[in-house]
Amino acid sequence: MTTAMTETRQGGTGGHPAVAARAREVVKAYGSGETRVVALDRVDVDIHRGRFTAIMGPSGSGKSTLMHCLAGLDTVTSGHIHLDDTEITGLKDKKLTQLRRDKIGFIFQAFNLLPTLNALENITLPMDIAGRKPDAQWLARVVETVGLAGRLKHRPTELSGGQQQRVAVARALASRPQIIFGDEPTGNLDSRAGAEVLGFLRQSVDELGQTMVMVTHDPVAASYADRVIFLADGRIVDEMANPSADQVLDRMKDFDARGRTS
Ligand SMILES: Nc1ncnc2c1ncn2[C@@H]1O[C@H](COP(=O)(O)OP(=O)(O)OP(=O)(O)O)[C@@H](O)[C@H]1O
Repeated sequence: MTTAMTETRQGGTGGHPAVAARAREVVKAYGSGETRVVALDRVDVDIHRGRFTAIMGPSGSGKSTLMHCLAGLDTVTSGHIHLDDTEITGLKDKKLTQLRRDKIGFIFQAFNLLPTLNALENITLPMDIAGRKPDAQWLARVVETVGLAGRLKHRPTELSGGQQQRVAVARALASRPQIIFGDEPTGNLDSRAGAEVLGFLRQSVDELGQTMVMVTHDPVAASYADRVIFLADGRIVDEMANPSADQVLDRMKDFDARGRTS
């Protein structure tokens, strides 16, 4: 069994550990027989509420699979995933879709903005679809935090890549989801724009109390996180608190030098 369950902070009420998402004994296998690939091999992990967690590891180690399983975008072969108090493994499609819509935010490498809508319309689109009214005060704060106040009327083509990703970050934050998952959210950006977006993700954790989980290949991106979880061959093999980019880089070089053992 591989484990990344460190001491969690206690929540404000009832002494519950501040865990936003929890995986227990999660196995994800693709295919069968000789072509069977075990992408996740009995993974246990607690994602801490109000913290920024990065998931790293060599290519093919299971990072995206773990994120997709935690976010209910993919089913598990066995094991259990809880988001907050809700076990999502075994939920019917409709319930799962509803839960994803109401409780989870996503930021992908491709910004996925609609070209015909302006920045503000893109930000509020998921809530419009869900028939929910945005909280005006919160929305103003989010827009302010990601530095888009002067750009709300612009369409995506009138924005830089960094600004487009800031719109995607604001869109994920706007509905105050319990947790936001990012899959290489700065993968398409140059280092300056990437640093800006990572700064906003960091700020949204520090100032808005957001819970953030990010898959990344980039040690500099991981250094913005409070904690890095390292995967190798579908197992959690290490973790690091308050990492520096150099520490993460050294750990990644270790994978290359010593093979994929902890
Ligand atoms: N749909 C699928 N069908 C079969 N095998 C899959 C599928 N998705 C992922 N895999 C396999 O599962 C393993 C983990 O894949 P995953 O994409 O989670 O890795 P990763 O760490 O995110 O990789 P990368 O850094 O290259 O994106 C790999 O061996 C991959 O080939």
